[in-house]
Formats: sequence, structure tokens, C-alpha cells
Amino acid sequence: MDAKQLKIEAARVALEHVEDGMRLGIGTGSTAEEFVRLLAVKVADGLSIIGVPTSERTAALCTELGVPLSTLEETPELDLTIDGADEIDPQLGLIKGGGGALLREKIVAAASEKMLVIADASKLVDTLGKFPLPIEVNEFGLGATKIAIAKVAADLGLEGPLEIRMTNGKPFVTDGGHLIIDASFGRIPDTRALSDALHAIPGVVEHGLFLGLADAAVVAEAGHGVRTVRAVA
Ligand SMILES: O=C[C@H](O)[C@H](O)[C@H](O)COP(=O)(O)O
Repeated sequence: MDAKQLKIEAARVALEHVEDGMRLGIGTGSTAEEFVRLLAVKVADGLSIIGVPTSERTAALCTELGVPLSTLEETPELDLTIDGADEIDPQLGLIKGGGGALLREKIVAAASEKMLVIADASKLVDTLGKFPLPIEVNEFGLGATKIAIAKVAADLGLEGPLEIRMTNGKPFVTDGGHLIIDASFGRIPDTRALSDALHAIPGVVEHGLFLGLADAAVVAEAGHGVRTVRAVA
């Protein structure tokens, strides 16, 4: 089974958690897109949900496929968010933001009663951090913000390149109009301490560590089918 098929399988099982009348946070990325495609078929068959998208990209796909949308202004409390992830640890801590949507994704997940992650098994790790941590920053004061990030990381024994994410030769700009710094710290033993320290830097808008937000992960693995993973205490 190829990577795309695994994403479809995880999305298919996650869809079983969607009930009629739900207010649904809809994630971003290639796995979330497979979920949107399956959701659209159900909607066409009569499933009644209202979706809040986590990016302009997801909003466009939902609109194209006829998935009804709302905003967090109109629908500020959600029942369930279904989203992908770049890494998942045994406590269901996540790294997200590979697609640059981490800020809206975190706001939507935090507004949801439950968050379900969909992924293939390659996203499971013992310790977060092999995937560079996306940090969304304000363009103003970028140099000072980079220095501050490097300092708080060093205090936690972390170091590594801090690279401004580029696309087509220009800095990548998020839906919120910010930049992304991809921080290659390697494994992050104390994710909570790093999260708190990054939040204390004024130029940091948000970061891609999602801690205590996911309730379960639906994980598809070649040869092993799909399993639902819950946090290890
Ligand atoms: O900003 C993007 C999101 O956090 C995605 O959910 C994450 O990057 C996973 O994407 P994919 O399903 O394409 O691996």
C-alpha cells in the first residue's frame, strides 16, 4: 500500500467518528485533504456537518467539493477537529506546521472538544524533533527574534539551524501574514519547557508543538491496517 493509500485509510477510519450535526474543525495537509475528499462524498449523500477550515487551502478544497463552511467567529465552539501531523509522540504530543498552517490549526484544535490526528505510521516517533520545528514569527524584528529563539533553545541544551522557510525564492508567508522559521534542533526531550520559552518571546506568534491537544491518533501502517492510538500516561 503506498503512502497516499495509507492516508486515505486513516481518513476513512477517522470519518467514522463524524456524526450528523457536528461542528467540525478541518485540518490542512495531504492527509487532511484525503479526509476532505471522503467527507465531501458523505456530505453529498446527506451527512449534515458544518466545517471550520484551518487554512485558505483547505477552505478552497472544501468549497470546490461542496463541504459547507463556517468560521470561528460564527461557530466558536467545535465538536471535533480532524487534522494531520508531521510527528506524533507516545503522549500524542505533535509537531505540526509542515504546511505552514500551524497557527490556525492550533486555534481551531483548541476550540474543539476533541482532536483526532490522522497519519501514516511514519509519523510516529519516540521523541519529537527530527522534523524541524516550525515557528511562526512576526516579520518585524526578525533578527532579534531569531537570536531570542537560539538563546532559549540553548538554555534547554538545544541548538541547530534556524531557517526562514522559502517558497519560489521568496519567504513563505502564512495565512496570517507571518513568516515561518524552521528550527532543526533535533530531538526535544522537554517539549513543554521549549513551548513555554518560545511563547515568552514577543516576536513568536505560535509554534508547531501541539501538547495536550490531541485525544487520539488514527494511524495506518502497511501490512498492519489502521489502529487508533491513545496517549500513554
Ligand atoms: O501546516 C500543515 C499541517 O500541520 C499538516 O497537518 C502537517 O504538515 C501534516 O501534513 P501531511 O498530512 O501532508 O503530512
